[in-house]
Amino acid sequence: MQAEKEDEDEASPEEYVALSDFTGGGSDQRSFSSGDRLLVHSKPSAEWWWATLQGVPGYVPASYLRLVTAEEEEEEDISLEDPWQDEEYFGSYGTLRLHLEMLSDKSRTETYRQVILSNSASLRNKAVMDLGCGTGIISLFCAQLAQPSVVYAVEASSMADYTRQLVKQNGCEEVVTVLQGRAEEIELPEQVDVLVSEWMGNCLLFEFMVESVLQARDRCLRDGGIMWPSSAALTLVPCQADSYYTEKMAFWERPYGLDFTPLQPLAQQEFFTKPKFSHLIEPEDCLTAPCDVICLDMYTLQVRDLEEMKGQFHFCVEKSGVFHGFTAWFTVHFESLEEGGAAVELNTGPNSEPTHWKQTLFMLDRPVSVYAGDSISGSIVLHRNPVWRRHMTVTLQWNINSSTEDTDNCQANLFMSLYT
Ligand SMILES: NC(=[NH2+])NCCC[C@H]1O[C@@H](n2cnc3c(N)ncnc32)[C@H](O)[C@@H]1O
Repeated sequence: MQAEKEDEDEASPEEYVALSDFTGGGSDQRSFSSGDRLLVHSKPSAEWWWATLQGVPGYVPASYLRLVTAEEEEEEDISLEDPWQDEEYFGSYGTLRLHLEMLSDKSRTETYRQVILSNSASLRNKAVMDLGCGTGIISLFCAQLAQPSVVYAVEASSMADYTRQLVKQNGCEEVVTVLQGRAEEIELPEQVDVLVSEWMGNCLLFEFMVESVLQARDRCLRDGGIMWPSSAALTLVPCQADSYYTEKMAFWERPYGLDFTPLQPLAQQEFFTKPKFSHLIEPEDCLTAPCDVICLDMYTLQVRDLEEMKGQFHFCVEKSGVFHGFTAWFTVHFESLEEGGAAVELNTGPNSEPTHWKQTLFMLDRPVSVYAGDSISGSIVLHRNPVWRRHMTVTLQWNINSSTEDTDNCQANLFMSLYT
């Protein structure tokens, strides 16, 4: 949600340099080009700052900017850290915490097991690549439940050393070959028939591991080979989030009999200007039927498509309630290796078994009452961060067309731009 412009603070503005182009989405945003020098006057939120470029003011995304240090002033050389933050990223996967979380997610892990099991006959003598194998669980399922000719288990983090031990420990070293390295750089001895990976992040795309999968598809998958998942969809629904709203906003009304409401603008900034990951929405919180707003075909999707993905939506309010925000989740499908065979689905939405991804909640600045018969229509744009390549901005714009209000078209042109 756009941070409200605050009074210019007295401190003199700081000079920042733009690390990439930015095209403003809302009228109060300031576009700029890579290398531009901006003066930052205030920082109303961590994500959006108030700045001027050549004297023209507007909101700018903080993550696109870097403070100009005295040395850089001289060197005129703005060096970029690793835009993929790989050290931190693969470092986190070198420990057990995340692998334990993923392996403990029965819905996720059993789905991949089901995919292997239901395709075991067709996997006979096939070459498989398990991209980002982690502890190797999918590769071990392949070796245990089917008879592929080989499984190349590719893992960039230091976990690969342990994965080799697990493969040996479970008597699968004849079939499974663990290769440590980034999938984009690994040279496989042969093209594979099946590329399987568990690459999905929050809001489907966060981490952008999907880019690695697409590059591996183009380098390592033979023509006619199978992608697992074969397709993916991001789903959205307008929802109530009363307990979260109460916890973060209503709380300030009467804590211990005192009036703390002057803190509510701060609460809105701090809690409602970025998505809430690992939110668990109840089916009854949905105000309308959900809608798949972005659909990805893993055979045709191109890396360049990931820069900006757009979706439209039109929700019909089925029951009156309070519209606190939007909730997003994803579904992936695994097509059968057999002609006409049934696909396997992993749905991370509120009507399925909860997963470690749970759902993602985007809160409005302030809740809006909606009534049966109203409609909420608009668009969502996932804009990949041009600097930090594992991050994206989610921009939601919508109108509420109310059938009950006296004005036949109460517009609430709202704009929410949130960084994941
Ligand atoms: N579903 C997710 N969001 N993350 C779950 C899979 C992540 C696993 O893939 C590994 N991994 C991620 N990217 C790569 C890559 N390009 N090459 C090799 N391993 C990778 C990473 O080290 C971790 O073990």
